[in-house]
Amino acid sequence: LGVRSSHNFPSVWGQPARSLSRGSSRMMLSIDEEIDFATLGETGDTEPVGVLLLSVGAPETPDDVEEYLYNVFCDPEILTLPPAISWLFKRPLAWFIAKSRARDAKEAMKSIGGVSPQLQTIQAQAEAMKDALADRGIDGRVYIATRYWHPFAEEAVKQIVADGLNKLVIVPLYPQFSLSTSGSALRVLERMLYSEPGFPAKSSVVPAWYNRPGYLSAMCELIIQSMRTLPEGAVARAHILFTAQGLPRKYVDDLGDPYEEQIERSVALLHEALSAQGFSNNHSLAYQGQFGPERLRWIGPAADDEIRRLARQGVEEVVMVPISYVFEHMGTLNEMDREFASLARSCGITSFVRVPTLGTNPAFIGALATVVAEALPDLSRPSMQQINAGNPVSLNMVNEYTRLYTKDQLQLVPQEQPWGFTEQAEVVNGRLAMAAITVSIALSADPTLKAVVAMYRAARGMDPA
Ligand SMILES: C=CC1=C(C)c2cc3[nH]c(cc4nc(cc5[nH]c(cc1n2)c(C)c5CCC(=O)O)C(CCC(=O)O)=C4C)c(C)c3C=C
Ligand SMILES: [Fe+2]
Repeated sequence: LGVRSSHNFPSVWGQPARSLSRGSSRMMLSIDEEIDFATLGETGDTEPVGVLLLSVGAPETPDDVEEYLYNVFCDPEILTLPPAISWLFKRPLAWFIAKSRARDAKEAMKSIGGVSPQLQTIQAQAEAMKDALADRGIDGRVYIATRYWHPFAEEAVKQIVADGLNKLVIVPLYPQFSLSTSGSALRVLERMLYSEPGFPAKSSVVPAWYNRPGYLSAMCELIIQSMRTLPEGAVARAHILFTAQGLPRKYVDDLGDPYEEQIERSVALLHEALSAQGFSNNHSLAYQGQFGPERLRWIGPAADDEIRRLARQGVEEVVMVPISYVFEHMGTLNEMDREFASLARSCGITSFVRVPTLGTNPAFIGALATVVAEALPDLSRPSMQQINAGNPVSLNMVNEYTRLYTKDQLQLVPQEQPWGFTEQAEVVNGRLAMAAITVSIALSADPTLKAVVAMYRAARGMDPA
């Protein structure tokens, strides 16, 4: 990279961010620390670097909703069935849930104007990232992959391979890691690492970046801007309600998903940063987006319950801060701006302000570009492909790889085929249904067939009935 650049983060803390962390702080940087980009990459290396931004994606129009939801519920990270029945029931069940949820989701989408802004924002973020990387002396080629809609990972990786890139940094667009979002998308990419010839030989992932100074200071700036829209006397009284996407508790309890802990750390870091700026308001954390009959078995409290609780306590001004999203989508535009805003009004909360998501905020995009720059030294580690090619590695590396790449994870899972939505799939499903009906009618009516079945069953020692 060979470029020396000092990046000045706006100082929102009087102390290094490191001391704000509750647990391991290996990833944290002091806000006052000067980043020396020359030591981050390989000096003199002008090779282009691929940057792959990951997100779950969104249906673009209401017509896409059913197929999108089908893709969501086909994801084993979202809907997990016992392996013995999964192969038979997974797709019909995903299809059934998608069908039954589609009406509400379509309505929600229509209520925000019939289009999701998500992909457009991510495209703008990718463009801005390219420039921010260039500012850091990195020739970055930025790609987008979304888990449940176009562009799928397969499309992005095909393009990366076609562009002949040798280096790739993967950055999920979720500040906090969850198995259900970043984890699911990374699993798909991991399979492609082994199955896709030409997958960049050197790749690295930044699973979470909620604690990066640039991200935190950009969030602080947005929160403070929103607070200042309140009537002057109300600013100090306002309650800051941090909200994050909800998660069924079993992810945390049974699978060790670090999401809840990272969300709590994010809130602690943001509160510290805001306090350092003179905004030490009362605050709390709640989760949104729960659905299904098991609402109580999600991490909590639920945002709507929290709004009611605040109102009962006499809180009149609420500033709601979405901390798990960096782009507007249905959860912000519909659930927060419509449902929560109207609930707050009906409970007697007089001022309800929702902080916008970061989008292409320059400080935030700069922070993401720094995340990429910091990942570059990791790219010099040997990849699995190099190990497979017989190159020597350190013992430490062996331990790491054997821990991360178990036999189970190497299993290749074919891409889901649509079930029940495309024209072709409808034809296949229709034919299968017709065949099933024909066979059952034939079996109950045709004496020849009945005799054949009886003979077959007798030959196999089965009950002739
Ligand atoms: C059990 C199901 C789900 C879990 C767990 C989950 C976690 C999770 N999701 C996001 C962010 C987004 N999810 C989005 C859509 C979406 N997610 C689920 C289910 C789970 N998500 C469904 C069924 C859907 C479809 C839409 C809906 O019915 O709500 C989206 C896109 C929304 C849009 O723009 O339209 C985002 C973004 C996070 C961060 C997360 C982690 C805990
Ligand atoms: Fe989701």
